[in-house]
Amino acid sequence: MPGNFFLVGLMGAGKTTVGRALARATGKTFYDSDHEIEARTGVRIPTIFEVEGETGFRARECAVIAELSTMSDIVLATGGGAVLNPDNRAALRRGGLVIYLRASVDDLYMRTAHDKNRPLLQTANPKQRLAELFEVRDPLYREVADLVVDTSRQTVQHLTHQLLQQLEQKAYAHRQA
Ligand SMILES: Nc1ncnc2c1ncn2[C@@H]1O[C@H](COP(=O)(O)OP(=O)(O)OP(=O)(O)O)[C@@H](O)[C@H]1O
Ligand SMILES: O=C(O)C1=C[C@@H](O)[C@@H](O)[C@H](O)C1
Ligand SMILES: [Mg+2]
Repeated sequence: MPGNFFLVGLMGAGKTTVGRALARATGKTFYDSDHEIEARTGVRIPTIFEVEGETGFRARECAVIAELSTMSDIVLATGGGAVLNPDNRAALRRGGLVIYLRASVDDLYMRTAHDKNRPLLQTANPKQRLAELFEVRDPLYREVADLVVDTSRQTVQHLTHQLLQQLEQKAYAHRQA
């Protein structure tokens, strides 16, 4: 299958995990905008938030997405907040097929509860925060997505298999059109 696949969704949706598996299965190169920012700055994301604030992090994220979205034959796991910026949404829509990995707030909470590397969830009530983020962002993920995949109660292996089938169907329909 030619082209780029861009994964969007909230923290814990599985963008990094499923993205890696999808890249392996399709032979595409895997990128993760969060990892790219960490590699370029040499520090972890919480440190960027501490030193430059969320605004500084978002500027770095925008630059990385502008660059990666013009590459060829990649799978890109985007940061959970990338869709907040209209320039990022336009770049993703322009550069490839966008897949929204959707999960319930309960599942997102379970998958992120053990991890201290997400500054926006370092609050007294991270589940409430996830619910608020879901409210604001779900419409944006839907706006930008070509494909919406429900990840609740599904293994990474099953999700990858299902995604591959749907992507092949889409590619086939496109060839027939
Ligand atoms: N479908 C799934 N079922 C169960 N656990 C999952 C599933 N998808 C991901 N996970 C687990 O949830 C955790 C978070 O996944 P991952 O880091 O891939 O999310 P993410 O969408 O990249 O989040 P972020 O936006 O914060 O980078 C990981 O421990 C991963 O193994
Ligand atoms: O949802 C968000 O806004 C974020 C998600 C992570 O992927 C990181 O990009 C960062 O922690 C911010
Ligand atoms: Mg990730």
